[in-house]
Amino acid sequence: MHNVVFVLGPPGSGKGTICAKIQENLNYVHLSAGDLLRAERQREGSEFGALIESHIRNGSIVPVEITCSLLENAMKASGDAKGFLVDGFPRNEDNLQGWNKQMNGKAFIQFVLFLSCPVPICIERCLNRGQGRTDDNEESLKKRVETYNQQTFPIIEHFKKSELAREVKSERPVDEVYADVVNVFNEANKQK
Ligand SMILES: Nc1ncnc2c1ncn2[C@@H]1O[C@H](COP(=O)(O)OP(=O)(O)OP(=O)(O)O)[C@@H](O)[C@H]1O
Ligand SMILES: Nc1ccn([C@H]2C[C@H](O)[C@@H](COP(=O)(O)O)O2)c(=O)n1
Ligand SMILES: [Mg+2]
Repeated sequence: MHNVVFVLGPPGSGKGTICAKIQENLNYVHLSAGDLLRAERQREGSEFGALIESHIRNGSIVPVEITCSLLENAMKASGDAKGFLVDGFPRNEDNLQGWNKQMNGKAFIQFVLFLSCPVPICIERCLNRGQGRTDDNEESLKKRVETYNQQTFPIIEHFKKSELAREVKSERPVDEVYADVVNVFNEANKQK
């Protein structure tokens, strides 16, 4: 059974940054759904490359069968770990239902880390990220934020209702955000 922490928040809220630090220090493996989709888009011979690129540019969500299989394969390929940080997933109802169907009995959701941050700050961060992402431009960001508000936030609300969500405000220096996130992980692992 895979131990999983979902990591959600608006684009640019710092999910990747915080997950990298958790992976380095707490023996969780970081799996970013966006990174896996970008790698699949680049993979020679992939039948999904064009479809993925179109969703990424439009800020819309790739069908779950593709994303969940990439996540499951990456989990299977990983060695021993305390758990997996599943970053940027589930992003909508289709993602959530597809995960429940495909991962039923194979994964345990430990909790959901919600990095909350005001959207204007998130947009500024993405525009200054400097990684050459095809979706870090004003037009794509507008759509990504719309998708976040309309489709992802309701999923976070769903996890809040089931008391799985742990919110950390990420409009602060990385070290402060990270210190609070570590406390969340320590609390969760104490209860196990
Ligand atoms: N707490 C912070 N304060 C200032 N800058 C930050 C903070 N956290 C992350 N950043 C910077 O903001 C940018 C976006 O961060 P990151 O890539 O971690 O966000 P993300 O949530 O993974 O975004 P996306 O959903 O678009 O993948 C990066 O340039 C990162 O260095
Ligand atoms: N569950 C997911 C995660 C990501 N995508 C696509 C659409 C996103 O805008 C893009 C980038 O994701 P990020 O790196 O910002 O987390 O990847 C998706 O369709 N489904
Ligand atoms: Mg990211």
